[in-house]
Amino acid sequence: MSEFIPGQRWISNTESSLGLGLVTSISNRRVEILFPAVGEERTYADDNAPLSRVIYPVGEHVRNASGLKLKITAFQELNGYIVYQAEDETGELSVLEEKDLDSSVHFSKPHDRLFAGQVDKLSRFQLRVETLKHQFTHLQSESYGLLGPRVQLLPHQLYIAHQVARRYAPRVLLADEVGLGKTIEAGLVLHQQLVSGKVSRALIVVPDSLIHQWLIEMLRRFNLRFTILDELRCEALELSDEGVNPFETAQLVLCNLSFLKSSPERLVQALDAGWDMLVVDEAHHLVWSEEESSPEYICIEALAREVKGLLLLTATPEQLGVDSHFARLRLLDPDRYYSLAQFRDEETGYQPVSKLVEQLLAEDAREQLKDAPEIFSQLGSYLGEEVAHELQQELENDSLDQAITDAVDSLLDHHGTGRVLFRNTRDGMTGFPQRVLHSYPLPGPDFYLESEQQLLDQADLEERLHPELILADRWLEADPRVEWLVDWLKDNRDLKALVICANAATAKSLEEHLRLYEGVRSAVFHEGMTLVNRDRAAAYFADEDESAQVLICSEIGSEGRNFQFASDLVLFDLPLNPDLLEQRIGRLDRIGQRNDVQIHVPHYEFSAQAVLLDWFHRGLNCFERACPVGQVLFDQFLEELIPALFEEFDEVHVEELITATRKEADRLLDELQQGRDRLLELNSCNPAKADLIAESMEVTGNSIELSRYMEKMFDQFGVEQQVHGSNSIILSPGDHMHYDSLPGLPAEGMTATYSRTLALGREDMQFLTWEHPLVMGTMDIVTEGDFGNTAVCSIKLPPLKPGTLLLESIYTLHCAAPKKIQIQRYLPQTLSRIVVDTNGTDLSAILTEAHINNLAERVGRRQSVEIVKHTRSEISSMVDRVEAIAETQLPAMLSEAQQKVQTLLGVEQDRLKALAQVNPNIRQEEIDYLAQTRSDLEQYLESATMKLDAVRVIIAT
Ligand SMILES: Nc1ncnc2c1ncn2[C@@H]1O[C@H](COP(=O)(O)OP(=O)(O)OP(=O)(O)O)[C@@H](O)[C@H]1O
Repeated sequence: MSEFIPGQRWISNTESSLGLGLVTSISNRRVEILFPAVGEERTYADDNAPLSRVIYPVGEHVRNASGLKLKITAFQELNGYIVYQAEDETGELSVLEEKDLDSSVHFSKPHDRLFAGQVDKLSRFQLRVETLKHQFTHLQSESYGLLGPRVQLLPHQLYIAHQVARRYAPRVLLADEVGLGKTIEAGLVLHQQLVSGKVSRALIVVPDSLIHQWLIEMLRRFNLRFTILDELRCEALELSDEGVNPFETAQLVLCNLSFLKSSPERLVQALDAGWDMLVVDEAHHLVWSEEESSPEYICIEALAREVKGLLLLTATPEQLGVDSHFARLRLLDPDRYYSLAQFRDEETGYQPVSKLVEQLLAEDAREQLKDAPEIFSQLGSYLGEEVAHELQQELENDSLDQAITDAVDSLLDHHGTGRVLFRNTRDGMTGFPQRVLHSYPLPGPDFYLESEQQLLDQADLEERLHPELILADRWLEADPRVEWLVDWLKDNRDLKALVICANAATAKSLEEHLRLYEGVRSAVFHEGMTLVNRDRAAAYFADEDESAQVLICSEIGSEGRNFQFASDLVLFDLPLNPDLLEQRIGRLDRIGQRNDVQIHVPHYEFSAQAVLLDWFHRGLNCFERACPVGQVLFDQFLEELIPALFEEFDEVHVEELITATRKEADRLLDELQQGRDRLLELNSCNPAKADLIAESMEVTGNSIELSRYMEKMFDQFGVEQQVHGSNSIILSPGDHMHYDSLPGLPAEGMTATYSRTLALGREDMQFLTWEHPLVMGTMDIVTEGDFGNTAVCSIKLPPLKPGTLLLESIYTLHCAAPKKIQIQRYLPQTLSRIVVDTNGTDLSAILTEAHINNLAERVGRRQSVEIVKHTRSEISSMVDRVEAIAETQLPAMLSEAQQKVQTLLGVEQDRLKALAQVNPNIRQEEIDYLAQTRSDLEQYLESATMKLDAVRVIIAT
């Protein structure tokens, strides 16, 4: 290393962003360097400072401290200090001392860095190239944006996420049956849209009781950190920053619907905050009729008009009738769903399409098609004569199966409802546990039946279904369900039970009784409690060690919450509405439930509860299976059901009602299966495609490849890595970290795993995937900065004479475009590698990357700098040569990119246009967006250039 002299200019090898350093003092074997461009100072030991001397050669263009552009014409060294002679643009000569050079230079081009003596380690160069390749593969993969979440790869969810996430500003209703993972589906879509830059601001609106569950689910599973806004938090924000719109203080906001609904000013602020995506959970609360909209509906309708992307979640889309179902679809696309009457008509029109699809999917489709040629004419009426004719041509060919699959896809596309509505049911899936009903008829309290008979006679429906209301203060002693529950809990101490009853007061006093008088470990969960206390109760119930045996919930606990770690559900009373019953059962019958769900219903014999239980069980069969037509049957039979709940137990009447209900249920289920629901089911998950997506995720998500790669990255970045368990590691910032902090790596370190299986069970561990912030962040540091973009190595390769100089260059197709347009998806191959010798001969094909990597030997830093210094002019001409070669590659690469745009977008655009003619679910906005994106992409591509990303000087020995 040269000696330091005050005034000399040096550059840091590890922190080149500091710009040009100026030696300010040397004392006690230490050198002080000021970096004027950033106003920072560094002190180094003078014998091993990570610095390179900067001396500009004649001909170089520089700037002086006042920014004047000058060209070096000569220089002189005075005791180690350089004085340049320079010429300005008018040709006037002046003296430029090196201390007066512009300090804000940044040697961004790899060869500039190389000439400034900044030679990186060989391993860094290799890692840079590897990183570019990984980034490229990941960006182009089908599963981009879906890999990172800590979720099981469940085909029905992946399919929906894949279908929806690729769209521009998706607006859909996610209506899977209770507990099949709508939250997860919404999270997957959101995560994909955020990662790809299509969305940067999102608002989630949920019922009060689900705020924390969403907060935690988004953080633990998706690494998405939401900010909860409520009145208190908004006021605090406004206090600290007057005039601020609290909704603009965070990118990801979670709030509850009642908060927005009850405050017009807050709603206005939310409307003004410019969201890209709105997610509304439990959307069946948004009640609407042609005559009147509920305040909740009005609130979400206003937001839905403002925000481009909209995900509505409900397990029971038709709980409040067809009108309300229509109302939610109307939120998604008001132009499409403008007439309720027309919507009703459409609903009946799905049957013939569904029948046709069924025939095509039948195992003996070939025979059916041969025997019933009218199928072709039907197909022709839906998809056009040409398609029908083509299928007919295939009848004798092996390719018939594929042609049928294509025809079914087109039918679903053209005439299904799937673009806006997704619904998966348990019936369409395997592996779900059974639900088993245990009914406990109990003799009613004596005075309830006899001495105070008039109490019962006067009781309204509410009281009949919740007899504790009739018993009033005496209920805990008198109600046989209480005694039954106490006994059951005592007999089954090793079981956890979730008890649901309708009223908060009942839940409260029942829990108090169990805890204080019966010594049962219990917790309560009702709407009168604060959110924190509700979460605390749920956590006490969930705890593996010191936990409550029983959690008593009012109806509020029956929505959205996850209690699948328990398998016993006690329905202390029954809700009148079968969809509410399904919500209750869905707390346990959810993904993740490992055992059969045991549903216990204690009730008074010969009472309204007994009749309702019987009607639900034998009429609707909705305890042991989810009943998709429950709501319709409820509407249809309500008028007969209510008197049956009032009359003295009239067995004949009840039996008739149950028989009629059963008959109608069978008919409706059959109809649904042949009509819209069958189409919906097919639309909501195409198992073959879903499996392909899952497979692609297995391949791109390869954890062995990632862990090997990250091991090298951690090494280079100075992150310490210790083995923790067989599949987990502890990562912590090391003493020699090259950056003060790395994204996604907390100062105190973290435990992490690459294994999805382990990550699912151990939420305390970070799940490292190609989409984890630490992985993506460090990759960005590498590719966006100059990490490893220069190297010098030697190789021994007999045909090459010792001393032969080669230059290996890495080019990327560079195209500046906004992230959301995802231009990388269309670029053909982002890496081009060109190797030349000093004669300019292109040796890229002979000296492959693997070849050089195998033979490459490290050259020490000092020697590397010397080599570069002495061969600067040869390297310069080789750089000119590779630039010229790269230039010739540009047109072919561009045309490949343009072709890809045409294939991916052009085809999709044509498809949507054709679809829009027959399927009104296609929004014009989507077609316009595709056209706009396509023309934007073509325009950006025109300005694409080949960018020299890294160079490696190779010297033969
Ligand atoms: N892919 C998955 N991997 C791991 N856990 C999952 C997955 N999908 C769903 N779960 C778990 O299953 C449970 C049900 O999922 P979720 O809450 O998303 O269902 P839902 O359809 O929204 O239910 P509800 O209708 O009750 O609102 C949750 O505990 C969730 O964490």
